[in-house]
Amino acid sequence: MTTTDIGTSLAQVGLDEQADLLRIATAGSVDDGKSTLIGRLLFDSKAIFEDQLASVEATSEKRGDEYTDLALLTDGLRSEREQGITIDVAYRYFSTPRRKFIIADTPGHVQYTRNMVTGASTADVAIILIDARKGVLEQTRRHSYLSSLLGIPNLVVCVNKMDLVDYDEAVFNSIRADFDKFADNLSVGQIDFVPISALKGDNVVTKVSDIPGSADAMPWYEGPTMLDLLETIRVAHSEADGEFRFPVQYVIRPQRSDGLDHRSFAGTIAGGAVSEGDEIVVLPKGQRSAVTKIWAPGGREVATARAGEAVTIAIADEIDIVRGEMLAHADAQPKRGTELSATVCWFADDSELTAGRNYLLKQTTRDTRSVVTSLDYRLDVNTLATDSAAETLALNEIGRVTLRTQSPLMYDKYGTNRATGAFILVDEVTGDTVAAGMIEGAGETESGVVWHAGAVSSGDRAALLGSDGARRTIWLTGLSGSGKSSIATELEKALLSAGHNAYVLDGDNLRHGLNSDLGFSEADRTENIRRTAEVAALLTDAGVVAICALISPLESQRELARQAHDRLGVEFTEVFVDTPISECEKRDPKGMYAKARAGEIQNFTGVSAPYEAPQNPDLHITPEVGTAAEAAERIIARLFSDDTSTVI
Ligand SMILES: Nc1ncnc2c1ncn2[C@@H]1O[C@H](COP(=O)(O)OS(=O)(=O)O)[C@@H](OP(=O)(O)O)[C@H]1O
Ligand SMILES: Nc1ncnc2c1ncn2[C@@H]1O[C@H](COP(=O)(O)OP(=O)(O)O)[C@@H](O)[C@H]1O
Repeated sequence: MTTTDIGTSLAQVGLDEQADLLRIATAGSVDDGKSTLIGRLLFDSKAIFEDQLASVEATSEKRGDEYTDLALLTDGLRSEREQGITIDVAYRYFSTPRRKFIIADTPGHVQYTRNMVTGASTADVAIILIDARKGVLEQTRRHSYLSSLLGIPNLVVCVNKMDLVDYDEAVFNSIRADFDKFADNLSVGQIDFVPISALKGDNVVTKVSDIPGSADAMPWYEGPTMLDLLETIRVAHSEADGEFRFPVQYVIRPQRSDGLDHRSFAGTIAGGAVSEGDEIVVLPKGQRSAVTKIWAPGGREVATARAGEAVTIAIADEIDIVRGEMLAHADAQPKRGTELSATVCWFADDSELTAGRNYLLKQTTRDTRSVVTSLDYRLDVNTLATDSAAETLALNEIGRVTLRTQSPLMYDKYGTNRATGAFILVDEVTGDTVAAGMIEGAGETESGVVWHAGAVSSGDRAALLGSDGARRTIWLTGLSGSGKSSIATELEKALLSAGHNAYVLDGDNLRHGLNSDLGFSEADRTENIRRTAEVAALLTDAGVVAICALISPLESQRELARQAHDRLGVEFTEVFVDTPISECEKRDPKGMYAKARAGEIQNFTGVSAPYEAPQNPDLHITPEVGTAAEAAERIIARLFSDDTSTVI
């Protein structure tokens, strides 16, 4: 069942999804009485529908049970009854006058860890169930570790079946002490303990002192019932309290009477809040604007909207924004990058995670190709021990990996924001979801792959080779036919004549070798640009002026190229060859525009694929510049002078 389904179901039972809603994950083994506990919660809080109760009571009478077997209310899946285990994630929702609840009844068995990761990943509270006769088991630790790993802020530890240990306070205290021993490794906000009997209802909804037959059973416990706790727990929604994050789900382009399309952007706020007038930044482009309008579902205009709300946002400037991009407050942006360190749980039962494999990565509304560059360790969720020798992750196993993505992600650490800090990996061939991941941070600093400084530092090399402004990459971007290659050639000639070692990296040429495996999809172009930028940065660091001539159509791709240079501490000069498409089509030396117009070439930049003109290039070559040689001459003159103007 998806979140949307839950939302629909809530509406069916008159629950407003956005009201004070507490998401609960129940984890515990089949025998701990989990299903009975949920049945008791639903039954005692009067959330059971009459028809369901009648059939359950009839079944219990038929079996001669002393108490109605409330587990039957929640073991809805036939196979649960047959196997006596919870196989999938069953969602139950109920409300009391004080709060609304969704319970994700997640599996207890280790072979269904992936279901727990799925069902519990948005929970506010995890109910950890312990059979008073058995005490803390390995699965108790596993459920608690997983709840902590999933960032669930609150744990309610229910010591169940107290009636079977004569409500012995010493048993309860011993179990609590055992739990506290390993709880130090948990990163949860609050842990509460409640002694209960789900079968008899003691302390679930009704205080044990108010239950006939148990009234004086636990005089030593004066704490709240489980329901009291669930109704009053203050959930630290890190997302709601965090920074504004708005992954764009889709772009709305209503035609106005003036024929202009004033776009607005729809999605669900993944963090923080946004108000009309807020200054925002469009990521990863980096362009800024301001929020002009916010509409709630149904078209109601609102001044402010918060995490979890589905809204449509309009901004002041006409910026080309597409699905998968993100709006954030300009002064509180998410991290951006292509190297991630993440904890993943492997879901596939017919394959294993191995380093070097490519996967489609889906994070918020963004999809990008990715590769697992290393499996850093496998985690034992029963003990939290790590195995750094592990080379694979099999079904339900959890480990720490380093990933590289083709397009930059805008993310937060999972512990900061479970929406922007989470992703799934999808098999590119089958389309199956093979893993769920939680971002821990930027990869290069945590993946164990460290940069080995050479014998000569970059600065020393500059001194040795002389760095009179030439040690930089000159990155020429522009439409096909704009003149990039011609200018690059002239630049190389002029720099070499002036005694500077220079080398052209031309997109066309590199596609015959280094990038021969790449096409012209956005992901492939991003990879093309990433690889070329990494090579250019190394060349420049070695003292060669790298002159790159690639269309590099998107701001985010050019940002990726700049980041590769920033990381090495070498100069990156973005030169926008601003030749209008009309002129490029007139030139059309390879006849590609004509073919693109005729539909013989797909995804052709400027015709059937976007080109985002640089907003703030370091140098802007206008059409008036004249020949390629003149352009090259002016670029060099500008780079070797103190003149900081950008237009040439
Ligand atoms: N679909 C499509 N779109 C754009 N260009 C195409 C395409 N198919 C082939 N070509 C030829 O490939 C050259 C662009 O390669 P680049 O590596 O510079 O492009 S990119 O930076 O990866 O977008 C470009 O060469 P230049 O004209 O020198 O720019 C094109 O002639
Ligand atoms: N400044 C210019 N004025 C007129 N034509 C030019 C100029 N620069 C390049 N050209 C011509 O335009 C065509 C495309 O140039 P090229 O450098 O290959 O562009 P790109 O590398 O951007 O595709 C070539 O035929 C080239 O001779």
